[in-house]
Formats: sequence, C-alpha cells, structure tokens
Amino acid sequence: MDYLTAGESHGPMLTGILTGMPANVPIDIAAIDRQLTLRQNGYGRGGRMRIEHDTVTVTAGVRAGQTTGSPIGLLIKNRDYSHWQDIIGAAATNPDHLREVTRPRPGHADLVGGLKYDQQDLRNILERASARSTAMMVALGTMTGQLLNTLGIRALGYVTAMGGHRLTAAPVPVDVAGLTTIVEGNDLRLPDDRQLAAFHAVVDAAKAAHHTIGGQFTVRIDGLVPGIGSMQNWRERLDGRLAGALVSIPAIKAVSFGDGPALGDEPGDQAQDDITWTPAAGYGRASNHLGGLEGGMTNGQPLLIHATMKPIPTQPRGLPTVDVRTHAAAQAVNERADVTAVPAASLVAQAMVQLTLAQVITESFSSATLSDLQTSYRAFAQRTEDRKD
Ligand SMILES: Cc1cc2nc3c(=O)[nH]c(=O)nc-3n(C[C@H](O)[C@H](O)[C@H](O)COP(=O)(O)O)c2cc1C
Ligand SMILES: C=C(O[C@@H]1CC(C(=O)O)=C[C@@H](OP(=O)(O)O)[C@H]1O)C(=O)O
Repeated sequence: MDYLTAGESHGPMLTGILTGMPANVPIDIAAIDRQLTLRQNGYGRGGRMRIEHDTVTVTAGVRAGQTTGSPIGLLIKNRDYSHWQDIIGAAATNPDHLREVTRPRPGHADLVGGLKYDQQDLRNILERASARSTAMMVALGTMTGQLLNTLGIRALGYVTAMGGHRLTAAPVPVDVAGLTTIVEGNDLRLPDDRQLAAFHAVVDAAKAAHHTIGGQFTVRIDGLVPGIGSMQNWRERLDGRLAGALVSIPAIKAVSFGDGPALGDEPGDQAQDDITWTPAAGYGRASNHLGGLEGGMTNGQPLLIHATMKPIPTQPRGLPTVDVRTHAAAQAVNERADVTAVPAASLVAQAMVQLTLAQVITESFSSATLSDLQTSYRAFAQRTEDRKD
C-alpha cells in the first residue's frame, strides 16, 4: 500500500492516489466527508475555512461502494481557487506579479524552499508546503480507517493541551468507542467537553493578543492484536514508522509513546508494564506506561501516541525577515492564517496513523481481497490467542 498527494493550497484541487487497498472493502464516502468537515471545524481556524466546504470525489478504484483492488483516485476541490486562478493557474501569466511573496516567513518553508528550488516568487513554495494538503491526508486516512474497522481496529485523535493550558482531569471513557462521541461532538476535539469553555478562552485570548498558539494531542488506537510490527530490522519497527508519519505533518515537532518524556525520570521498575496471565483473558498488563509498544511491536494494549504542534508560524504582526530581492531587513508577509489548528492536526494525525497501520497490516498479511486479509489476520490473532492456555 502506498499513497501520494498533489495540489497547491490555492490551486484548483487536491489529488490523492492510494494503491494497495484490498478488493471488496466497503467504502462509505459520506463518512469520509464527515471527517473532512470535522477537520475544517476546529475553533480558532482562520477565514479560509469559511470559504471551503470540503467533500471528496472518488475518481477511480471504487465501484458501487466497494474497492475493486485498483489504485484509488480522490479529489477535493479548492473553492478558493476562483479567487486565484489568474494568479497561480497553470496557464496564468500574472504579469503584474500579484500576490508575489518576497518576504519569507520564519517557521515556514518559504526561504529554504526558495533557495533549494531556485524560485524568486516564494509563493511557488508556500502553496505546496501549506497544510491544505492535510485535507487529502484525512480523506486517504479515513478510507484506510474503514479497512481497519473491518478488523476491529479503531483510531481517534484528540486534543490534550493548547497554548500551555492542559486538560485538568483524565478523560472519562477509556476506549475509542466511548471517546469518539465526545471528541467529535465539540469543536476542539476535547475528550472532556466540560473543559471546553476554558480552552475556548485560551484561543480567544491568543486571537485578541494577535498571536498564535500550538498544543498537544493524543492518538489512541484500540483493537490491535499483539505482534503488529517487528523487532527484526529498524525499518520494520512500528514505533519508528508511526513517529515518522506523525512528524511529517506540518508543524508537528515532537512525538512520544505512553508516558513519553516522563519515562526518562521514572524508576525502572515503575516504567515497564508487568505481565499477567489469567485463564479467561490470557496475557495482560498491569499498566500501560509504554503505550502499547514493545520491541517495535504492538503488545495488545491500546496504542497511546502523543504529539506536540508548534504555534502557527504566520504572525499577524509579521516577524523580522529579509526581502529576498534586496536583502534589506523587512517584516514577513502576513498571509491570512489560523490562530491555532491543533484540533485539525489531531485528526490529521489520526489519519496518518490509520494509513501507517493499514500499510503495515497489508504488508504483513495476505491482502488481495478483504476476505484474504480477514482470514490471515484472524488466523494470526488466533495463533497468538492460543498461547493463552
Ligand atoms: C491543519 C493545519 C493547519 C495549519 N494552518 C496554518 C496557517 O493557517 N498558517 C500557518 O502559517 N501555518 C499553518 N500550519 C503550519 C504550517 O503549515 C507549517 O508550520 C509550515 O508548513 C512549516 O512546516 P514545519 O512547521 O513542519 O517546519 C498549519 C498546520 C496544520 C497541520
Ligand atoms: C487551507 C487550509 O489550511 C491552511 C494552511 C496554511 C498553512 O500555511 O499551512 C495556511 C492557511 O491557508 P490560507 O492562507 O489559504 O488561509 C490555512 O487556511 C486547510 O487546512 O484546509
């Protein structure tokens, strides 16, 4: 399984291609559109999200609601393109250099991308570096999530901190199924909606002060059998693949598992998860400090992955920079921007986890068709289950 996207932020559309999906997987396009809407709806997002109404069109690989095993083509239109087609359309000449960017924004790809790709108009860099592409990642990830659901695997991304303000209590439901209703029912993807007003106030204060905020989120995955991933070679370690996928999301600067950085401070005997066994449940764990991963493999506990998003780099006041035409000191261009996008990022991370797990699982088990995959996955699960007695 592999996937690619193409598309500029203000170009006509985003394009996605997903190869390696088994045949005969039921695809619910309306459910993908619901996730696209959730990605757009986070409190603290900027004016662009009032222009777009993301929906996906499936152009290949799905027939009558089921995958055929062929490459899947997806597209999401950019409504904003109607304002940009004379500026960045493939045939546009833009003789008046409208919306040209020569004052690169610190924290963005603008400067280094311009140097690397030898572009005088840095818009040619920022258009592609923009996190607009994450809309397509959510469409692709949700589609692979529908495959994972058929194996009993469910993932959920939710927010735990914004602008230095943290959730004050542990979330009440402790499984993905219970958490999903709460998380998808509020506009900050919080697992405890009683704390929504306090988080809204943090976003409002940032907006009023004309600055931006980042935060932290968790992706939890339930239903994975032990033994997904491998300790054999570094490329096969699931922790490495998940971490790589998550830090590839724009603005994600740290990823950890289980107790994360706190593990470095804990005494050794309290930082592991004691192994238990009962005739009814087989192997179990007394805790989940390690977030469900040992030796680069799932251990049957829920996966708990945490990530940190830096504050949105575009600043309403424009940070100090240099004009690339003159090398004179300048104020960075102020593109329209979000105050924060941590809720959206938590959903993008959920999608990246879904894509990564679907890749690893289809690599590990026979997967030409959904029934091939279900048969070989269940046989593997059964073999490890049988070790209970
Ligand atoms: C969902 C989402 C929305 C974002 N919105 C903005 C934005 O409105 N303005 C901005 O400057 N950066 C935004 N970013 C972050 C930038 O895209 C990102 O910081 C930039 O491309 C540089 O990448 P890096 O931070 O990984 O180095 C957003 C990121 C995500 C995931
Ligand atoms: C378009 C999206 O996010 C964009 C990501 C982004 C950036 O620099 O990453 C900058 C902003 O774009 P614009 O300048 O058009 O307002 C965000 O709105 C999206 O999430 O769909």
